[in-house]
Amino acid sequence: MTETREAAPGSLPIDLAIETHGLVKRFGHRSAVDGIDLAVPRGAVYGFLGPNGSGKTTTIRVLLGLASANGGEIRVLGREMPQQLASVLPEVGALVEGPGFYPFLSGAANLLRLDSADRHASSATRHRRVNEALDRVGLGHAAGKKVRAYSLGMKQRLGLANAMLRPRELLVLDEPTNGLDPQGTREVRSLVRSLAAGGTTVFVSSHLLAEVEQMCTHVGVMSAGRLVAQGPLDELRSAGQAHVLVRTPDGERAARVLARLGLVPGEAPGHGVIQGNGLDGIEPEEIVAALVADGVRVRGFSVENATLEERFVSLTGEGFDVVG
Ligand SMILES: Nc1ncnc2c1ncn2[C@@H]1O[C@H](COP(=O)(O)OP(=O)(O)OP(=O)(O)O)[C@@H](O)[C@H]1O
Repeated sequence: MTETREAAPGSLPIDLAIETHGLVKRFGHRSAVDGIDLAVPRGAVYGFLGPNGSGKTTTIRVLLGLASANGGEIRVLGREMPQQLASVLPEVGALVEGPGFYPFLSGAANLLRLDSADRHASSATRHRRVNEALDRVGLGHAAGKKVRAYSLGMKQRLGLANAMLRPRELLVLDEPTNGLDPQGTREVRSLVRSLAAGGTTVFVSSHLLAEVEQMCTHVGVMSAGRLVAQGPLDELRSAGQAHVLVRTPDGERAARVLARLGLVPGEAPGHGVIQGNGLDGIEPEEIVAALVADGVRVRGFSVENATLEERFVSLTGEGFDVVG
């Protein structure tokens, strides 16, 4: 399942906040990003999911103009990148590798400095916006504390607050929950959801499947520099191949019937249970009828959908960290 700019006939084209075609980034002879076509609809919370080293950070750096691409096209908020970088960046808030904070200044003083370096930011509202951003990320109590006394999680939140100093069309967050404790992680997730509810498109990378499931509407799955799946999370969930489980004392005979119907034997999940994968186009009742017709004593029969995790493992050939 992939999503392209072409919508169904008769419907409007999908309005994309980020769009790439054949994006390539090489380091030496190695492609860290190998020809990816991203399509991030406006208003989505798009989870950019992939194991460590799959190319997420490199893609984000190229999208934001922090590194140059070796090939392909990029449009951010409808404008060509990097040509339109100067007009696009003021509308994009980013958290990538944490901005360089001054350790001997307080969190609030750091944000005031960064905001005053932004020529699009209003100085009249600066103090109010800094305080609001600190409150939103749960750092209001530590606003006056020096950053050198901040924990890693607090620095991460300060980076988020910096990305949110002004209303943005698009937020790009690279692993925003890295270094946060479970409470901080929950807060960031709910913050992302509330930003999206306010109309901001959020592009957020993660190596945690559960995290993406909890906060995202869309997902793109990276594996070794390639985008192996992309689209609404619900579609990806339902695209997993279903399998059947047959509980029977006549295992060999049941396996023969399933094979005859074109199902592929799976690893038996328990004694007396036969698994058949690849249910495409075969109705469950046909399978039961065929089993019974061949004299298989069917004591239990069920159709199981692949979990999202199984789907990802089959797409990437790798396991994912399931919980954060
Ligand atoms: N500056 C660089 N020079 C050489 N190789 C690099 C550079 N930056 C990244 N790479 C390589 O590119 C590949 C993709 O790295 P990248 O950091 O984009 O992955 P990632 O999915 O963001 O993983 P992580 O979550 O660990 O950062 C890796 O093999 C990495 O070693």
